[in-house]
Order: sequence, then structure tokens, then C-alpha cells
Amino acid sequence: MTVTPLVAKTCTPCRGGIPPLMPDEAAAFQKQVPGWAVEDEARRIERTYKFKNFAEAFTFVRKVADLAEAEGHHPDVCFGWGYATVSLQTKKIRGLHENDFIMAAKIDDLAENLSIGP
Ligand SMILES: C[C@H](O)[C@H](O)[C@H]1CNC2=NC(N)=NC(=O)C2=N1
Repeated sequence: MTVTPLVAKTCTPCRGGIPPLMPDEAAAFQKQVPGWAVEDEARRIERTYKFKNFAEAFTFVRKVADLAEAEGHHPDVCFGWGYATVSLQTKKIRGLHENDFIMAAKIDDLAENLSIGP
């Protein structure tokens, strides 16, 4: 069986009325994005990225925003001088969905391929 890496997938439209991932399912997805931490009893994932200064953090945040618009799945982002903290949850189900892990993988890819960093 071939497994498609998360980074190669596309977010599916978010809908309510489905159960969020169970903690063990979230833990299995998390292994594919080891830089991310599962928080709030598996209702959210979070990662902090470091940058050289405020401008580079903001450049990253803008690229994350473009990616979110393209995928139709939107993280909460908090940023300041030298850092950006990205938090993902599927709001409609107040918990985690595969979409959150797809976005996490794509954001990691974006961060790795930026010619900026700490
Ligand atoms: C119509 C559209 O798919 C929804 O409103 C999307 C937009 N982006 C979203 N992003 C996140 N993180 N959770 C959602 O439930 C969500 N819903």
C-alpha cells in the first residue's frame, strides 16, 4: 500500500457534524510532523518558528496566509520579533481533522524552503 505524504495532499472542505480525531489518531498523524505539539487534549496542534527579525517573521506569516487562502483552511497565527507561533484546529468540529496535519506539513515545507531563518 502506498501512503501519500501529508504535504502532497490537499485540504478537503471543512464541514461540521463529523467527530474530531481521537487522541491516538492525532498522535499517529503527529509522527509525520514531529515539530508540532498536540495540545488541549488533542483539540489543536501548535509550532513556533524562529526568524532573524520582525520583517522575516512577517514575510513567513504572509506566506502562511497565502497558503491558507489557497487551501481554504486557516490557522491562528501570533507573531513578533523573531518568531511566529502557528496554531491549527478545525473550528467547525472544535478539534483536529486530517486537514490540520496537511496544513502543518505544508507550513513546514514552506518554512524549510524560505531563504530566511534564524
Ligand atoms: C467554508 C470554509 O470551508 C470554512 O468556513 C472553513 C474556512 N477555514 C477554516 N479553517 C479552520 N481552521 N477551520 C475551519 O473550520 C475552517 N472552515
